[in-house]
Amino acid sequence: MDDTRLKPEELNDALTAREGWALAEDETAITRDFKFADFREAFAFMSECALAAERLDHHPSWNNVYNRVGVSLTTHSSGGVSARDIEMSKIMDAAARRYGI
Ligand SMILES: C[C@H](O)[C@H](O)[C@H]1CNC2=NC(N)=NC(=O)C2=N1
Repeated sequence: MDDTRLKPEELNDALTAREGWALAEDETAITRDFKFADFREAFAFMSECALAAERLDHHPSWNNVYNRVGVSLTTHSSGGVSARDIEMSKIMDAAARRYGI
């Protein structure tokens, strides 16, 4: 997986039609807020994503308050967003879909 920072046009293409995902104000990360039915589902989602993050060696910066999980993905070595962040965001979307999101 390529850790190179995506060019602005590549990033825009990658984010097009990715519902819920946005570029952080400083353009070094992509973010999404997930809202689940309750804490149990939010934490199950986080557990699933944590295992996927280990497999990919790419870990979200995230926070959880009850049924909400806020996620930020960036690639430290590149100082911005790489294909690895896009890959991780797709894995997180697929996990969320299993909870009807
Ligand atoms: C050494 C290890 O591969 C790196 O520190 C990995 C770990 N997980 C990571 N996760 C994320 N989101 N970005 C990184 O740049 C990153 N780097």
